Amino acid sequence: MSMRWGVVHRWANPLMTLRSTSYFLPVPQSARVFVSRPIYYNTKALKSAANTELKSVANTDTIIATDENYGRKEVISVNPRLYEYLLANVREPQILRELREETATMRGSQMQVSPDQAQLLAMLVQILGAERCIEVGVYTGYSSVAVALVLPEGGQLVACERDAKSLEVAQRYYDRAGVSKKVRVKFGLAADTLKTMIQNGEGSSYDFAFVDAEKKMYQDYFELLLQLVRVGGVIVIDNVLWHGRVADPLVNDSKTISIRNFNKKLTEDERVSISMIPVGDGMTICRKR
Ligand SMILES: C[S@@+](CC[C@H](N)C(=O)[O-])C[C@H]1O[C@@H](n2cnc3c(N)ncnc32)[C@H](O)[C@@H]1O
Repeated sequence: MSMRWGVVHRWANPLMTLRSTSYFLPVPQSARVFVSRPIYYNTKALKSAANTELKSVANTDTIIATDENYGRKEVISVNPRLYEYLLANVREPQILRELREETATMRGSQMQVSPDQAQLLAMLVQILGAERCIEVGVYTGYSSVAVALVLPEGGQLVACERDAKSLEVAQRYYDRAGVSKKVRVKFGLAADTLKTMIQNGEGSSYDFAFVDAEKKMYQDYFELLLQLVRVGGVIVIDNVLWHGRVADPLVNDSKTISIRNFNKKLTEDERVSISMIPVGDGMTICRKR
Protein backbone atom coordinates (compact mmCIF):
# COMPACT_ATOMS: atom_id res chain seq x y z
CA MET A 1 0.00 0.00 0.00
CA SER A 2 1.51 3.36 -0.93
CA MET A 3 1.53 6.12 1.69
CA ARG A 4 1.61 9.90 1.52
CA TRP A 5 1.85 12.40 4.36
CA GLY A 6 -1.30 14.38 5.06
CA VAL A 7 -3.67 15.87 7.59
CA VAL A 8 -6.02 13.45 9.33
CA HIS A 9 -9.51 14.49 8.33
CA ARG A 10 -12.91 14.66 9.98
CA TRP A 11 -14.19 11.64 8.07
CA ALA A 12 -11.61 9.45 9.80
CA ASN A 13 -13.26 9.96 13.18
CA PRO A 14 -16.02 12.57 13.47
CA LEU A 15 -16.09 12.33 17.29
CA MET A 16 -12.65 13.82 17.89
CA THR A 17 -11.86 17.09 19.61
CA LEU A 18 -11.10 20.29 17.71
CA ARG A 19 -7.64 21.74 18.48
CA SER A 20 -5.50 24.51 17.09
CA THR A 21 -2.55 22.37 15.90
CA SER A 22 -2.57 20.06 12.94
CA TYR A 23 -0.61 16.79 12.95
CA PHE A 24 0.67 15.01 9.92
CA LEU A 25 0.44 11.25 9.66
CA PRO A 26 1.02 8.82 6.81
CA VAL A 27 -2.28 8.41 5.01
CA PRO A 28 -2.64 5.58 2.49
CA GLN A 29 -3.19 6.77 -1.08
CA SER A 30 -6.24 4.60 -1.32
CA ALA A 31 -7.84 6.55 1.56
CA ARG A 32 -7.96 9.72 -0.50
CA VAL A 33 -11.55 9.11 -1.47
CA PHE A 34 -12.57 9.58 2.17
CA VAL A 35 -10.96 13.00 2.54
CA SER A 36 -13.37 15.88 3.16
CA ARG A 37 -11.98 18.99 4.91
CA PRO A 38 -9.19 19.38 7.49
CA ILE A 39 -9.91 19.44 11.22
CA TYR A 40 -7.44 19.61 14.13
CA TYR A 41 -7.13 17.09 16.95
CA ASN A 42 -5.38 16.44 20.27
CA THR A 43 -2.55 13.88 20.22
CA LYS A 44 -4.44 11.04 21.88
CA ALA A 45 -7.40 11.40 19.58
CA LEU A 46 -5.05 11.64 16.66
CA LYS A 47 -3.44 8.29 17.42
CA SER A 48 -6.82 6.67 17.68
CA ALA A 49 -7.85 8.30 14.40
CA ALA A 50 -4.79 6.91 12.68
CA ASN A 51 -5.59 3.43 13.93
CA THR A 52 -9.18 3.67 12.82
CA GLU A 53 -8.14 5.01 9.46
CA LEU A 54 -5.55 2.33 8.84
CA LYS A 55 -7.85 -0.46 9.98
CA SER A 56 -10.63 0.68 7.72
CA VAL A 57 -8.21 1.04 4.84
CA ALA A 58 -7.11 -2.57 5.38
CA ASN A 59 -10.74 -3.48 4.81
CA THR A 60 -11.34 -1.27 1.81
CA ASP A 61 -8.03 -2.34 0.29
CA THR A 62 -9.60 -5.62 -0.86
CA ILE A 63 -11.98 -3.71 -3.12
CA ILE A 64 -10.14 -3.03 -6.34
CA ALA A 65 -12.86 -1.58 -8.53
CA THR A 66 -16.29 -0.07 -8.28
CA ASP A 67 -16.37 2.27 -11.26
CA GLU A 68 -18.28 2.16 -14.52
CA ASN A 69 -15.55 0.11 -16.21
CA TYR A 70 -16.71 -2.74 -14.01
CA GLY A 71 -20.42 -2.00 -14.33
CA ARG A 72 -20.12 -0.50 -10.84
CA LYS A 73 -19.69 -4.02 -9.56
CA GLU A 74 -17.64 -4.11 -6.37
CA VAL A 75 -14.72 -6.28 -7.47
CA ILE A 76 -12.41 -7.59 -4.76
CA SER A 77 -8.85 -8.79 -4.64
CA VAL A 78 -7.75 -11.45 -2.18
CA ASN A 79 -5.32 -10.04 0.39
CA PRO A 80 -3.55 -12.24 2.99
CA ARG A 81 -6.22 -11.78 5.63
CA LEU A 82 -9.04 -12.65 3.23
CA TYR A 83 -7.09 -15.59 1.82
CA GLU A 84 -6.58 -16.99 5.32
CA TYR A 85 -10.31 -16.72 5.83
CA LEU A 86 -10.90 -18.51 2.54
CA LEU A 87 -8.48 -21.29 3.48
CA ALA A 88 -10.20 -21.67 6.84
CA ASN A 89 -13.30 -22.54 4.83
CA VAL A 90 -11.64 -25.22 2.70
CA ARG A 91 -12.31 -28.84 3.60
CA GLU A 92 -8.87 -30.33 3.11
CA PRO A 93 -8.75 -34.10 3.69
CA GLN A 94 -6.21 -35.13 6.34
CA ILE A 95 -4.15 -37.10 3.81
CA LEU A 96 -3.79 -34.02 1.60
CA ARG A 97 -2.78 -31.90 4.55
CA GLU A 98 -0.03 -34.40 5.36
CA LEU A 99 1.12 -34.48 1.75
CA ARG A 100 1.18 -30.68 1.63
CA GLU A 101 3.23 -30.52 4.83
CA GLU A 102 5.71 -33.11 3.59
CA THR A 103 6.00 -31.38 0.21
CA ALA A 104 6.62 -28.02 1.92
CA THR A 105 10.03 -29.34 2.96
CA MET A 106 10.93 -30.24 -0.64
CA ARG A 107 12.42 -28.33 -3.52
CA GLY A 108 9.74 -26.95 -5.84
CA SER A 109 6.95 -27.02 -3.24
CA GLN A 110 5.61 -23.73 -4.61
CA MET A 111 4.53 -25.72 -7.70
CA GLN A 112 1.85 -27.59 -5.79
CA VAL A 113 -1.74 -26.41 -6.26
CA SER A 114 -3.29 -24.69 -3.26
CA PRO A 115 -5.95 -26.39 -1.10
CA ASP A 116 -8.71 -24.19 -2.56
CA GLN A 117 -7.58 -25.08 -6.09
CA ALA A 118 -7.55 -28.79 -5.28
CA GLN A 119 -11.01 -28.51 -3.80
CA LEU A 120 -12.24 -26.82 -6.98
CA LEU A 121 -10.75 -29.58 -9.15
CA ALA A 122 -12.41 -32.24 -7.02
CA MET A 123 -15.70 -30.34 -7.20
CA LEU A 124 -15.54 -30.15 -11.01
CA VAL A 125 -14.86 -33.89 -11.22
CA GLN A 126 -17.86 -34.55 -9.00
CA ILE A 127 -20.19 -32.18 -10.86
CA LEU A 128 -19.17 -33.83 -14.14
CA GLY A 129 -19.62 -37.30 -12.69
CA ALA A 130 -16.21 -37.92 -14.23
CA GLU A 131 -14.84 -41.45 -14.31
CA ARG A 132 -11.89 -41.05 -16.67
CA CYS A 133 -9.41 -38.28 -15.94
CA ILE A 134 -5.95 -37.16 -17.02
CA GLU A 135 -3.39 -35.08 -15.17
CA VAL A 136 -0.42 -33.50 -16.92
CA GLY A 137 2.16 -32.63 -14.24
CA VAL A 138 1.84 -34.65 -11.03
CA TYR A 139 4.82 -33.51 -8.89
CA THR A 140 4.26 -35.09 -5.44
CA GLY A 141 0.62 -35.82 -6.16
CA TYR A 142 -1.43 -33.22 -4.30
CA SER A 143 -3.89 -32.44 -7.11
CA SER A 144 -3.97 -36.04 -8.35
CA VAL A 145 -4.81 -37.41 -4.88
CA ALA A 146 -7.55 -34.75 -4.57
CA VAL A 147 -9.05 -35.91 -7.88
CA ALA A 148 -8.59 -39.64 -7.27
CA LEU A 149 -10.27 -39.41 -3.85
CA VAL A 150 -13.55 -38.28 -5.44
CA LEU A 151 -13.48 -40.71 -8.38
CA PRO A 152 -15.92 -43.59 -8.09
CA GLU A 153 -14.67 -47.16 -7.62
CA GLY A 154 -13.57 -48.21 -11.10
CA GLY A 155 -12.76 -44.60 -12.02
CA GLN A 156 -9.34 -43.89 -13.47
CA LEU A 157 -6.81 -41.08 -13.47
CA VAL A 158 -3.91 -41.15 -15.94
CA ALA A 159 -1.11 -39.30 -14.13
CA CYS A 160 1.67 -37.98 -16.43
CA GLU A 161 5.01 -37.00 -14.88
CA ARG A 162 8.62 -36.99 -16.03
CA ASP A 163 10.30 -36.75 -12.62
CA ALA A 164 10.82 -40.12 -10.95
CA LYS A 165 11.69 -38.69 -7.53
CA SER A 166 8.45 -36.71 -7.28
CA LEU A 167 6.53 -39.78 -8.41
CA GLU A 168 7.93 -41.80 -5.51
CA VAL A 169 6.27 -39.41 -3.08
CA ALA A 170 3.06 -39.36 -5.13
CA GLN A 171 2.92 -43.16 -5.24
CA ARG A 172 3.37 -43.37 -1.48
CA TYR A 173 0.40 -41.06 -1.01
CA TYR A 174 -1.74 -42.91 -3.57
CA ASP A 175 -1.18 -45.99 -1.40
CA ARG A 176 -1.87 -44.20 1.86
CA ALA A 177 -5.01 -42.54 0.45
CA GLY A 178 -6.23 -45.91 -0.83
CA VAL A 179 -6.48 -44.68 -4.44
CA SER A 180 -3.62 -46.63 -6.06
CA LYS A 181 -6.04 -48.77 -8.05
CA LYS A 182 -7.57 -45.67 -9.58
CA VAL A 183 -4.28 -44.06 -10.68
CA ARG A 184 -2.40 -45.15 -13.80
CA VAL A 185 1.02 -43.47 -13.55
CA LYS A 186 2.68 -42.63 -16.87
CA PHE A 187 6.34 -41.84 -16.37
CA GLY A 188 7.88 -39.80 -19.22
CA LEU A 189 7.20 -36.75 -21.29
CA ALA A 190 3.51 -35.93 -21.07
CA ALA A 191 3.10 -35.03 -24.76
CA ASP A 192 4.46 -38.46 -25.76
CA THR A 193 2.09 -40.19 -23.34
CA LEU A 194 -0.91 -38.26 -24.67
CA LYS A 195 0.05 -39.02 -28.29
CA THR A 196 0.32 -42.72 -27.48
CA MET A 197 -3.08 -42.67 -25.82
CA ILE A 198 -4.59 -41.13 -28.98
CA GLN A 199 -2.85 -43.73 -31.15
CA ASN A 200 -4.26 -46.44 -28.88
CA GLY A 201 -7.78 -45.30 -29.76
CA GLU A 202 -8.55 -43.54 -26.48
CA GLY A 203 -9.80 -40.39 -28.25
CA SER A 204 -13.00 -38.76 -26.89
CA SER A 205 -13.07 -41.18 -23.97
CA TYR A 206 -12.03 -38.91 -21.08
CA ASP A 207 -14.25 -36.68 -18.98
CA PHE A 208 -11.73 -34.41 -17.31
CA ALA A 209 -8.13 -33.25 -17.70
CA PHE A 210 -5.89 -31.00 -15.63
CA VAL A 211 -2.82 -29.31 -17.16
CA ASP A 212 -0.06 -28.23 -14.77
CA ALA A 213 3.30 -28.96 -16.45
CA GLU A 214 5.67 -27.24 -18.89
CA LYS A 215 4.23 -23.78 -19.61
CA LYS A 216 5.63 -23.50 -23.13
CA MET A 217 3.88 -26.75 -24.02
CA TYR A 218 0.41 -25.56 -23.02
CA GLN A 219 -0.89 -25.23 -26.58
CA ASP A 220 0.40 -28.72 -27.46
CA TYR A 221 -1.11 -30.28 -24.33
CA PHE A 222 -4.37 -28.53 -25.02
CA GLU A 223 -4.59 -29.76 -28.62
CA LEU A 224 -3.84 -33.34 -27.56
CA LEU A 225 -6.25 -33.26 -24.64
CA LEU A 226 -8.98 -31.81 -26.83
CA GLN A 227 -8.75 -35.04 -28.82
CA LEU A 228 -8.83 -37.22 -25.72
CA VAL A 229 -11.71 -35.49 -23.93
CA ARG A 230 -15.31 -36.14 -24.95
CA VAL A 231 -17.78 -33.42 -25.95
CA GLY A 232 -18.97 -31.85 -22.69
CA GLY A 233 -15.73 -32.89 -21.00
CA VAL A 234 -13.58 -30.38 -19.16
CA ILE A 235 -9.93 -29.32 -19.43
CA VAL A 236 -8.55 -27.15 -16.63
CA ILE A 237 -5.34 -25.20 -17.21
CA ASP A 238 -3.27 -23.93 -14.28
CA ASN A 239 -1.04 -20.82 -13.94
CA VAL A 240 -2.86 -18.83 -16.59
CA LEU A 241 -2.27 -15.58 -14.65
CA TRP A 242 1.40 -16.47 -14.16
CA HIS A 243 2.01 -14.48 -10.96
CA GLY A 244 0.31 -11.50 -12.58
CA ARG A 245 3.05 -11.21 -15.21
CA VAL A 246 0.70 -11.86 -18.14
CA ALA A 247 -0.96 -8.48 -17.49
CA ASP A 248 2.29 -6.53 -17.18
CA PRO A 249 3.39 -5.20 -20.59
CA LEU A 250 6.92 -4.70 -19.27
CA VAL A 251 7.36 -8.43 -18.65
CA ASN A 252 8.30 -10.20 -21.83
CA ASP A 253 10.26 -13.31 -20.95
CA SER A 254 9.57 -16.36 -23.08
CA LYS A 255 7.36 -18.20 -20.54
CA THR A 256 5.17 -15.15 -19.93
CA ILE A 257 4.80 -14.53 -23.66
CA SER A 258 3.94 -18.15 -24.21
CA ILE A 259 1.18 -18.15 -21.56
CA ARG A 260 -0.10 -14.78 -22.79
CA ASN A 261 -0.34 -16.14 -26.35
CA PHE A 262 -1.99 -19.30 -25.13
CA ASN A 263 -4.60 -17.30 -23.18
CA LYS A 264 -5.32 -15.11 -26.19
CA LYS A 265 -5.73 -18.07 -28.51
CA LEU A 266 -7.98 -19.81 -26.02
CA THR A 267 -10.24 -16.76 -25.75
CA GLU A 268 -10.76 -16.96 -29.51
CA ASP A 269 -11.11 -20.76 -29.64
CA GLU A 270 -14.67 -21.65 -30.61
CA ARG A 271 -14.12 -25.34 -29.88
CA VAL A 272 -14.47 -24.70 -26.15
CA SER A 273 -16.45 -22.61 -23.68
CA ILE A 274 -14.10 -20.99 -21.21
CA SER A 275 -13.95 -19.39 -17.79
CA MET A 276 -10.72 -17.86 -16.45
CA ILE A 277 -10.75 -17.55 -12.69
CA PRO A 278 -8.30 -15.93 -10.23
CA VAL A 279 -7.85 -18.95 -7.96
CA GLY A 280 -4.29 -19.84 -6.99
CA ASP A 281 -2.11 -18.62 -9.84
CA GLY A 282 -5.14 -18.43 -12.13
CA MET A 283 -6.99 -21.28 -13.78
CA THR A 284 -9.01 -21.52 -16.98
CA ILE A 285 -11.80 -24.04 -17.12
CA CYS A 286 -12.56 -25.17 -20.69
CA ARG A 287 -15.59 -27.23 -21.68
CA LYS A 288 -15.35 -29.02 -25.01
CA ARG A 289 -18.22 -28.11 -27.35
C1 LIG B 1 3.53 -27.47 -11.28
S1 LIG B 1 4.12 -29.06 -11.00
C2 LIG B 1 2.67 -30.00 -10.79
C3 LIG B 1 2.04 -29.79 -9.46
C4 LIG B 1 0.93 -30.75 -9.15
N1 LIG B 1 -0.19 -30.57 -10.05
C5 LIG B 1 0.51 -30.60 -7.70
O1 LIG B 1 -0.54 -30.05 -7.42
O2 LIG B 1 1.29 -30.99 -6.84
C6 LIG B 1 4.66 -29.47 -12.61
C7 LIG B 1 5.17 -30.88 -12.75
O3 LIG B 1 5.18 -31.16 -14.15
C8 LIG B 1 6.30 -31.94 -14.42
N2 LIG B 1 6.64 -31.77 -15.84
C9 LIG B 1 7.17 -30.68 -16.41
N3 LIG B 1 7.30 -30.88 -17.72
C10 LIG B 1 6.84 -32.12 -17.99
C11 LIG B 1 6.73 -32.90 -19.16
N4 LIG B 1 7.12 -32.42 -20.34
N5 LIG B 1 6.21 -34.13 -19.06
C12 LIG B 1 5.80 -34.62 -17.88
N6 LIG B 1 5.90 -33.93 -16.71
C13 LIG B 1 6.41 -32.70 -16.77
C14 LIG B 1 7.38 -31.46 -13.48
O4 LIG B 1 8.34 -32.47 -13.26
C15 LIG B 1 6.56 -31.11 -12.24
O5 LIG B 1 6.59 -32.16 -11.31
